Amino acid sequence: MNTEIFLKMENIHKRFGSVVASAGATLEVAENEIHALLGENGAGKSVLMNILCGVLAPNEGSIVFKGAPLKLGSPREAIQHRIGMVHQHFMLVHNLTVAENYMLGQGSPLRLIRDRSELCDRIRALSDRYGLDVQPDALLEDLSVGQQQRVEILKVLFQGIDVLILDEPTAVLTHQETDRLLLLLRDLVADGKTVIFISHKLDEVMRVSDRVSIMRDGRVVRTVKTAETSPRELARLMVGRDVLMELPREPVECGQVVLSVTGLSCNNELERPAVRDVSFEVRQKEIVGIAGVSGNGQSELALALAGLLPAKSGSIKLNNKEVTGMCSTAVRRLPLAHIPEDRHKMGIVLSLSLAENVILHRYTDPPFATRGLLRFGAIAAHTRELMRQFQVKASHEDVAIRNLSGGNQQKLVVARELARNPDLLLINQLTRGIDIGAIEFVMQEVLRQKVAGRAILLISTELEELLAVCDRIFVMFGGRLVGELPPDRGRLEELGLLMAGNTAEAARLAAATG
Ligand SMILES: Nc1ncnc2c1ncn2[C@@H]1O[C@H](COP(=O)(O)OP(=O)(O)OP(=O)(O)O)[C@@H](O)[C@H]1O
Repeated sequence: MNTEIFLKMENIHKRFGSVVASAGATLEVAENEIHALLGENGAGKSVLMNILCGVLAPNEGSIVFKGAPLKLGSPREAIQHRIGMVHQHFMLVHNLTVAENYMLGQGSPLRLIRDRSELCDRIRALSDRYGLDVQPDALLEDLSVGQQQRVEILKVLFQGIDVLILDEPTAVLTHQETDRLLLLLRDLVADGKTVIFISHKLDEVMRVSDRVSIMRDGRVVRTVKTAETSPRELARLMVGRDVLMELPREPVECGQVVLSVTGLSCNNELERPAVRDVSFEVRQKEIVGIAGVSGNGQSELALALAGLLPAKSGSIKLNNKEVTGMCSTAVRRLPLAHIPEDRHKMGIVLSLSLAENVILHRYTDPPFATRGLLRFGAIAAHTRELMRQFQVKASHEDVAIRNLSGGNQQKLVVARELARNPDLLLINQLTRGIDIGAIEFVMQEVLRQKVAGRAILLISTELEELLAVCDRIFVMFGGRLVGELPPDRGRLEELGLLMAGNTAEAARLAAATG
């Protein structure tokens, strides 16, 4: 019997100043398995994996790989040992082609790969082997997020790895792209590779992994076989209590119209039509959802409503007042809060502290400023209160927000925007990157905001999120609103057909089921 340890990280400690990210984590991964890593935001998953791929050096602890001690000084050394990682934020250069990206960091590309066409042939061959559909001459900036991810995965495979680590790979993928990725992970394992992936999505973990390790407070607290566990047990192991999968909702009477959108059309950044003749209303005490596969105009709709993308035609009214054409600074003064889809591009400034990010749009408002002077005490107290309520894990309100885990950054953005007490809450992807316990809390908060009288527009690619809180759900396809449904699980099939643009079949199904 071969008793050689394949991969073991033992008693790993990692500190950043006073912050303990790894507190003696021990993780054992078997050869040729898909091993999922779960845990609350800030539990230390990314840090542990960054140690395994040579990005971070541990303060203490050891790694054994294929029976021998492994000491890594850089990601390049990890690749030499056949361990590679695909990070949450891709490390690709957008204005280069796929092949050019693959040449980067390979030393002298001309010497390594003398013939460019040979490189392209090798990329094509590997892409065909795994059905990845990666074209070596494609420009990165022309590719969808899902395609870019396949380029990134292929790049790591191209370097000849045995262990592939993925950090929340499905967070930004459509459902179809997710299905495709999960199949790919299985193919890789069939081909002799070992996969470790970080996820917050329990259904995916249950579908694809062989074993699951759960991290809490910088340690691995349990490793279980997927076939012997359940989503409920995993949630409990992660959060330390039962998580409500269904939220209690009381019926509430809607009030006046807060947001009224009529015949709105706008182009995307490339000046192509993205939102086409969209009309809808959102009332006080109402949560209206917009479902759809990403890339169907939802992002542009959110940007137009936030004053960040000009309308080509149509009108947007807030509290019966025309706001179409207002600049983003003027829109920001309106009673409107915005949780953007991409927190790094729009929600936060990574180099600023938590406190500075909290007052980003309000630094001239009382109580944060009086007579042009910032009131640091009031700012710090407000930030600490938000951190307490939303359990944002950070050592201090003065640390740069870039040092927070992804989920904790998102929680701070959600906390900041909800605290503005707006008339309209515009949310695009509420729960992206946050753990299941925090999702429950954030969704309950949104429901509380509704009962308190807010009008809420919730754009999401997560149907479960929409079904849990919305009063009505519109489906967006090809820039248009193609249907409106109640949040009824019995009509999931119809919802799916509309999301795929199959309106005729959806209408037939609706008629057949009465
Ligand atoms: N460069 C850094 N400087 C200071 N603290 C850091 C740094 N990187 C990570 N941390 C801290 O280490 C802890 C663990 O972070 P990590 O990113 O591993 O969490 P995670 O489990 O991946 O969370 P999430 O699910 O939110 O992505 C967090 O408290 C985070 O703030």
